[in-house]
Amino acid sequence: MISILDEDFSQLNEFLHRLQPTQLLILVDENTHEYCLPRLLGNLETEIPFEIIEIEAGEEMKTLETAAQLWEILTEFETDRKALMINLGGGVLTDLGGFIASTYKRGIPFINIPTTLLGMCDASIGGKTGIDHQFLKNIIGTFANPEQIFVFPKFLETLPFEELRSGFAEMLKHGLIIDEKHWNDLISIKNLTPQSVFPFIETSMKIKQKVVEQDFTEQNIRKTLNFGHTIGHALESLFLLQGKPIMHGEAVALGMICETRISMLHGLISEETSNTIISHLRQFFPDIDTKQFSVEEILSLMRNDKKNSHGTINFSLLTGIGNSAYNCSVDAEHINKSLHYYQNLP
Ligand SMILES: NC(=O)c1ccc[n+]([C@@H]2O[C@H](COP(=O)([O-])OP(=O)(O)OC[C@H]3O[C@@H](n4cnc5c(N)ncnc54)[C@H](O)[C@@H]3O)[C@@H](O)[C@H]2O)c1
Ligand SMILES: O=C(O)C(=O)C[C@@H](O)[C@H](O)[C@H](O)COP(=O)(O)O
Ligand SMILES: [Zn+2]
Repeated sequence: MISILDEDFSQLNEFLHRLQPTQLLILVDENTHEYCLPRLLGNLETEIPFEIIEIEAGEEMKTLETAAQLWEILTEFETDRKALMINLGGGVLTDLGGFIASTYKRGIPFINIPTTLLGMCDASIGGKTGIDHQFLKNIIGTFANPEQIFVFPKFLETLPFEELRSGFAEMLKHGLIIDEKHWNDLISIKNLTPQSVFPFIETSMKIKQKVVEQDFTEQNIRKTLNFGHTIGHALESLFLLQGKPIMHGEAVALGMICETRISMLHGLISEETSNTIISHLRQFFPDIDTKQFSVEEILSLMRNDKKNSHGTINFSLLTGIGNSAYNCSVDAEHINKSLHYYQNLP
């Protein structure tokens, strides 16, 4: 269940009162500790003992090393199965925290309180938890739903613009794959701010929730939520490997441009539609220099994409604005062409 709330923490307090966990484990990163935790603690009305666990911020923390440290901390706290983990942060935090909670003692309950736009519209919903390994994105993980998701859009007030834009990429993706009106609403935004995006958060959350309800373990339609991610994840991994991470949403925007072009190369959309989509995406997202990576390097990461089967690289592609298909096998030539196209955009 998802609740979108203003400054009203009563639903969260009532939830804690009902659940009566033995202990609260509040997972934060350095930024959500500073910007979000005071608001949460200032509004919590509970006698339940709590511990605050802080990690450094960033994708580099979504690793087995951090996971091992967190499992160790829980054993030091003698955390039992009736404790509740509260993930207060963006997608890195909720992916990692959900993974820890779903594996520690074979699973303890957790809730997500997303504090980034990306977290609110995407990462906190749908139960994909995980960590990166050998620079492969989310390669180890579980499907595990939080008990509840509490969304306080006011947390966006302290979010840097680039992070807001990163979350906006996933919202645009929701429009492109499923809902033309949502796409049109989003591209009409002239000045991206928490206020301008606020009216559209709920639609994005609902789109994601509806897809996930139909296909929790990603056997079919959920794959459409991965549009932009086959190429996006490969490049995100390569930048991470270089020690120069790019934001997930930036990588997805780049991936969506290439994969829109592939949709056209496959005859699924017209060149005109492809150009329209790409020019809107480029209006929001600056181009990223990918010339430093060889196609072979990119392809080798894509060969580990979770949507693949029987040795083929499977993409989710667009069949129109607001329509998509999954399990589209794409060969190296088309992937290469799309990357070349991106690298040579005027
Ligand atoms: N599980 C899923 O379904 C899913 C969906 C999309 C993305 N993801 C994952 O989510 C991650 C990206 O998430 P993200 O973009 O939220 O990154 P993030 O969690 O790293 O947050 C981005 C930055 O914003 C800071 N921050 C968070 N809230 C803040 C606030 N209110 N004010 C100021 N600073 C704040 C963080 O400390 C961090 O530095 C990636 O690892 C991606 O793979 C998962
Ligand atoms: O929830 C999903 O399903 C998605 O694909 C949403 C994506 O935005 C998200 O980045 C997800 O973590 C990607 O999953 P992965 O299975 O490709 O690692
Ligand atoms: Zn994503």
